[in-house]
Amino acid sequence: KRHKFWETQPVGQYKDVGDASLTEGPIEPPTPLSEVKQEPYNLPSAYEWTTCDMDSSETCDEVYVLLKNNYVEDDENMFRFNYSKEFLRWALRVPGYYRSWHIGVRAKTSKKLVAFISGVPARIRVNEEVVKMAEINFLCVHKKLRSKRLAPVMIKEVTRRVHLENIWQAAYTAGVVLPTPITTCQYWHRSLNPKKLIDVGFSRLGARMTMSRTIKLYKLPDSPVTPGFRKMELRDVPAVTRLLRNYLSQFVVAPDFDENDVEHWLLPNENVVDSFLVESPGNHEITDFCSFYTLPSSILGNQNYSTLKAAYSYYNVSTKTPLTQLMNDVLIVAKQKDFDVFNALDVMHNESFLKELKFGPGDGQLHYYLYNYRIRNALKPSGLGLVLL
Ligand SMILES: COc1cccc(CC(=N)NC(=O)c2cccnc2OC2CCNCC2)c1
Repeated sequence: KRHKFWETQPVGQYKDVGDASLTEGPIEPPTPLSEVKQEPYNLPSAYEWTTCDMDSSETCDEVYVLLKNNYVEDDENMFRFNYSKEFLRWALRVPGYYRSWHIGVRAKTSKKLVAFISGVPARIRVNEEVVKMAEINFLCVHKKLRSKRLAPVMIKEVTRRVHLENIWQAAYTAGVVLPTPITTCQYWHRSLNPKKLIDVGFSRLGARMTMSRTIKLYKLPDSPVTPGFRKMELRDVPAVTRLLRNYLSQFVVAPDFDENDVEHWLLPNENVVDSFLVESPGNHEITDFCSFYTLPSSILGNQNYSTLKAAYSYYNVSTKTPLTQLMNDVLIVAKQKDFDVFNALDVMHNESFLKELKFGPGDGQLHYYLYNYRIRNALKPSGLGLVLL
């Protein structure tokens, strides 16, 4: 499929794949700040740019409602992501964020928010290079304004505003194939509430399986089995940062988290992110860590249920407890917290526990992209240490 817009951008092009002469690093050099376009790109005349101040509960609510009604759906249009307001505030007001990167589009007459795109700053390591990047997310155009070519101009506008802050690279994911993924991940689901998942059509009853047999298959203990397994607390930030930095150093692409980042991204935040660790009962050493974020989905067109409560695997580190046992404890806690399903990508070492813990493969793929940065060797999902929201 031709990518009219993406063929004009500094991203890996299909023709470059396998060209050993191309080195790893930026595709284009930075532009002198004086040469960066100072004024916003032009929108169709009926629309205007707006900066979404997520501190404002009113604006945060507008972004929430736009995404709730118009953001990503699964391939069969049965579910739509329903990020909560507190999740959006967490995802957008990150250490060192720029409010100008929270970009909305309003209809001039009604002032209705009809589109959104966001960027947040992140330090991402690619092999040995730590690169300042923008993580781009939540690109959403109202269903009624699709194919008005708004997305390309919104991508150019967020790129312009990122350039104004002297940042020249970005990271993003998509369910669609664009030029050119750095890797392509499979997603997997572990049923926690199989009856509801089958009722809403997320899962199907297995062949020769009864409902009661299925419920029994996915049953979990009432509480975690690992001694010293507990919720993360503020006092654990230094130790978790050390543990996580060391663990992530083995992957080709991974965030370069410092204590400030760990405090924001991994400290428990109710209904947003949950994190646990294993503290050795003897010497109080923190040997393992696990976390998941909360991303419900609206269930489109089901009489009995309106929301699918889903947990998404985030960052997990095992140095003493076997990863499979650690992740089983995470499933136990997620079930305790009434999640219906636990989702994971086949990134990092996740593949080692997926089958044993009864995850089933999802019906789609998630592609990861870098903007204006070429990676020398193709990456397997197991080489990726970056989880985006
Ligand atoms: C169950 O409700 C859904 C509602 C909308 C889309 C999908 C399928 C899908 N596209 N899933 C994922 O992208 C996915 C599956 C497993 C883990 N992380 C994921 O995506 C994350 C990361 C990228 N941004 C969205 C959330 C499912």
